[in-house]
Amino acid sequence: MEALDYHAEERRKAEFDVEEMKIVWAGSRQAYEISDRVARLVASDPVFRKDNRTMLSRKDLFKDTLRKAAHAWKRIIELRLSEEEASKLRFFVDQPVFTDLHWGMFIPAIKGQGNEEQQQKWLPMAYKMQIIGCYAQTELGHGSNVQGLETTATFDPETDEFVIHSPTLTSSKWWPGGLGKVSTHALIYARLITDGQDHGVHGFIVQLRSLDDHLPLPGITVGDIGMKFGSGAYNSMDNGVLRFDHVRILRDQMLMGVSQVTREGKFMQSDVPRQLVYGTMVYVRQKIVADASCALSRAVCIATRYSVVRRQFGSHNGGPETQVIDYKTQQSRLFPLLASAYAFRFVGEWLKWLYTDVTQRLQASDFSTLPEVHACTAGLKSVTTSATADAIEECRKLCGGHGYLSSSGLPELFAVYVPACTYEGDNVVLLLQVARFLMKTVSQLGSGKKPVGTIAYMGRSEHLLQCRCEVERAEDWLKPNVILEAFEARAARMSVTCAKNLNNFANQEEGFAQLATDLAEAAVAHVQLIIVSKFIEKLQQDIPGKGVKRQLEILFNVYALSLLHKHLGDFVASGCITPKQGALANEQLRLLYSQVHFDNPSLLLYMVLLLERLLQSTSF
Ligand SMILES: CCCCCCCCCC/C=C\C/C=C/C(=O)SCCNC(=O)CCNC(=O)[C@H](O)C(C)(C)COP(=O)(O)OP(=O)(O)OC[C@H]1O[C@@H](n2cnc3c(N)ncnc32)[C@H](O)[C@@H]1OP(=O)(O)O
Ligand SMILES: Cc1cc2nc3c(=O)[nH]c(=O)nc-3n(C[C@H](O)[C@H](O)[C@H](O)COP(=O)(O)OP(=O)(O)OC[C@H]3O[C@@H](n4cnc5c(N)ncnc54)[C@H](O)[C@@H]3O)c2cc1C
Repeated sequence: MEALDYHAEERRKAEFDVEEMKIVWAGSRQAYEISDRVARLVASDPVFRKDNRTMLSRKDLFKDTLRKAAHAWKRIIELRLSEEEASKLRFFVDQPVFTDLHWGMFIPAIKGQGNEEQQQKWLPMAYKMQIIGCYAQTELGHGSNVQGLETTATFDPETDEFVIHSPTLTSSKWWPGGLGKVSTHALIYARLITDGQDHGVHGFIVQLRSLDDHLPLPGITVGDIGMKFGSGAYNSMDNGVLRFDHVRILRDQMLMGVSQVTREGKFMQSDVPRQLVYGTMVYVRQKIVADASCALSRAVCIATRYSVVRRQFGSHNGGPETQVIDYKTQQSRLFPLLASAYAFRFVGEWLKWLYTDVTQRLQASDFSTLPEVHACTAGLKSVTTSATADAIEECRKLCGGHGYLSSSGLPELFAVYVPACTYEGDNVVLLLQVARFLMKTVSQLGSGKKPVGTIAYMGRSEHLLQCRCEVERAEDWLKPNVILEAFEARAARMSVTCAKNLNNFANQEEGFAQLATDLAEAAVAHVQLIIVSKFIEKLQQDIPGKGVKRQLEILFNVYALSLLHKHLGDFVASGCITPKQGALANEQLRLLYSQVHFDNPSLLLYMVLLLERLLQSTSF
């Protein structure tokens, strides 16, 4: 059979309305149409070609990136693209670039932490890209420990200026994207010192390079930190190093939305939580969660198409060999990843809503949901990026030897994606933040304070700590309320056990250090519960299209039961389910795999592209 026939055969098996499924994936018909239109725009424009980038030298790759960034900007202006369209353009151009940091961190930081006057002064220039900014927080010595940053911003009352200085080698800013070559300005994080007193880390806008000749300004040492993991990949970004030698900036270049320094040098803390200084990270973590499903879906799409076309073993009487997609082992490795892509998509949509909600609350001086939003963004960023990075590597293996070729797209996807486990907060460090939030919640359970939102289930902990799962047959595992209760019981029990064990230590900090692994696992259980519960909420919505809801229900069950299988130790050890019930879940999972269908509209096109890319990549 030809590739085209396999294609037709698999399409025939798709028992759902593919067009409607695309709309569910995009979030709305309008979002789907925008995505489709922008995808075509990018695919038909030769400037945006990306088939050669793993073969370019770093210098040529960087030039190519600048060309694409300039061209993208030109198209955004010419076509008057909306913010949503421009963001889709970035997604389809698919090459890390300094503008990600300019639009994604520099501007949001000024919006979130600058006062009205500062926003009026800086944002118009930034929107027109008359200045280009980066987000310079991390230093050579400290990334995770933000309170440990060493760069100083000392107020000089005589001149009404701050003196920005890098006192040690380890205080050198290290990593900021866009800093190495492009940025004219940086949002730097430094210790604020007034009258000899240290007020902790705050944000300051500093000009780095001349707007006339782009040379570094006096007192500034700046450069690129060098090649990173993989060919092509993240090397399109100019991650940089930056040192200050007593650089003077005006007092109003300290972002004054959270705290202020007066003309007299008096430090004043507004009545907003100081954690708002970390607000840009919360914003970007939420974006990263939304992006995880995109990266994952790309990998899963490649591996699925390959698995349909690839045949290996099992030929009888000269007939065709078995499609590798039909092997149960291939299905048990691939389908949970497909299901995860949908799960991350839906939780990403919800997180976007949560972020919008907290932004509105903050504007009305309601800070009550901030700790929960921090825990959700940190936890979901950690769990979705770790799972996605692992999944891309699994997809590479699912494609056998071909997955290792650059032309499969998977090596570069992995190399570009994997730092997401580190940037915007190391994933383990972020899980420990979630654990702190959970321990605080458990400690307040008897206080009369009712847990709400994603921790509402803790309010039912009396029931969840002793409930018994009622599954007797494999099909009982198809009931969403049975799955939900098992995940709630596991999360509640793991948190409560950690909280009890913390009491065995002389002080909380020592307990946290010793129990960090258990705490991180409890955090994962809590975050997986959030993802499962948001998938269930999605399924409770009206979902049109023949067979679409049914297919999503199957994917939900695959997602939840494959997690249950993977973490069976947690579920059984905490007494939420019996080993027998665990075995029944696995039996149900096996049955579900044969119900997963997929559409494969451009399989032939894919094969042709693969061949073209193979020819190019071998012409060195
Ligand atoms: C065209 C548009 C494009 C858009 C694209 C966007 C995508 C762009 C992607 C670009 C790719 C890469 C860019 C990468 C950028 C970076 O990496 S920037 C640097 C990121 N760095 C980090 O994430 C550092 C991680 N560390 C931290 O966040 C904190 O230091 C840490 C949370 C670990 C702090 O720990 P502590 O020292 O214990 O905390 P402390 O500072 O004392 O705070 C205590 C208190 O505050 C709570 N807290 C902490 N963080 C937050 C927060 N963000 N929001 C709210 N509350 C927070 C914490 O839980 C404590 O609470 P408690 O109640 O007192 O326990
Ligand atoms: C591609 C890329 C782009 C980046 N872009 C930017 C940018 O634009 N701007 C910017 O400011 N920064 C940027 N960064 C820096 C990034 O934010 C930091 O690297 C990240 O926050 C991790 O900090 P670290 O490097 O200090 O890791 P470390 O904290 O040194 O981590 C090393 C190890 O220690 C562990 N660890 C650390 N603390 C603890 C703890 N308390 N408990 C248990 N384990 C712990 C970690 O889990 C990890 O395994 C970027 C980084 C990368 C890789």
